Amino acid sequence: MWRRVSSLTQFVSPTKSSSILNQPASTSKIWESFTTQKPNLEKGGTSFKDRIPFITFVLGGPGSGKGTQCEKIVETFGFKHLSAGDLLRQEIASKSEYGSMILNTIKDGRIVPSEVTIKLIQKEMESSDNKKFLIDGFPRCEENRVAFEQIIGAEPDIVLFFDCPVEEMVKRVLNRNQGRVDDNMDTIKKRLKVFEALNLPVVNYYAEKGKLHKICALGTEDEIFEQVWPVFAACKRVIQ
Ligand SMILES: Nc1ncnc2c1ncn2[C@@H]1O[C@H](COP(=O)(O)OP(=O)(O)O)[C@@H](O)[C@H]1O
Ligand SMILES: O=c1ccn([C@@H]2O[C@H](COP(=O)(O)OP(=O)(O)O)[C@@H](O)[C@H]2O)c(=O)[nH]1
Ligand SMILES: [Mg+2]
Repeated sequence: MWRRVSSLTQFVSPTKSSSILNQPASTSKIWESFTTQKPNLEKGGTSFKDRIPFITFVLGGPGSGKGTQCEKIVETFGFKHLSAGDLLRQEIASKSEYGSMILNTIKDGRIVPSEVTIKLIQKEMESSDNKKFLIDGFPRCEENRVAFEQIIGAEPDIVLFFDCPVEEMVKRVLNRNQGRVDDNMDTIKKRLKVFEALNLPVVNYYAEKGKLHKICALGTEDEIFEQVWPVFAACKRVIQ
């Protein structure tokens, strides 16, 4: 039986009052742009909701191997991979209205306001022909989770959690070599604090709902995928 995930090791000092854990309030401007564009879920016909999407949330700390395993899941089971972090980085690159806010938030290891991230995920879901989605790196906090349910009107069918020792996550992130603004020791420490304080409660929420599949994220990529494969192979809606 799944046990609750307790706190991380000594790597993360328990400074829960730290300002990085204070979530940015939704600015009225951002909120306005979302409330004027209501989700396209109630329309009849061929909206993605009519196609009953199969949603998997892929959770785990920074460097735990979420993106790497998502690639293998896509190859084997034909999912559409939506990395929340990649969608946010694309927003920065496209110099969109929220680009500089997103960049500063990522540099600081904090969480981008839910409505911004969910809008990007929603757009990808609605424009995809695929109905099987891997949502990688989201939700990162309870507020993200609740907002997704409210805006998208769906819950995940499966939640994968890549459980990785902190020392291994730090090593992998520092060696990732993708030129990311947040792959440095200072930001990693902040991200680990955010992961423990805000993301682990989401993991525990899904454990209690019986939706969580905990994967030991140590070992080779293939060894880890050996634990992932049976989770999807057992789902009729995935393999049909
Ligand atoms: N099982 C593994 N063993 C060693 N390194 C790995 C493993 N899986 C992924 N990596 C490497 O670790 C880094 C972080 O992996 P990534 O998939 O980007 O993690 P995440 O999306 O959880 O941050 C990448 O450089 C990746 O190549
Ligand atoms: O739903 C999300 C996903 C990502 N991020 C931000 O984007 C960064 C990088 O996320 P990503 O998932 O790419 O990092 P990974 O865990 O894969 O290293 C995070 O630290 C957050 O600052 C966010 O705010 N909301
Ligand atoms: Mg990733």
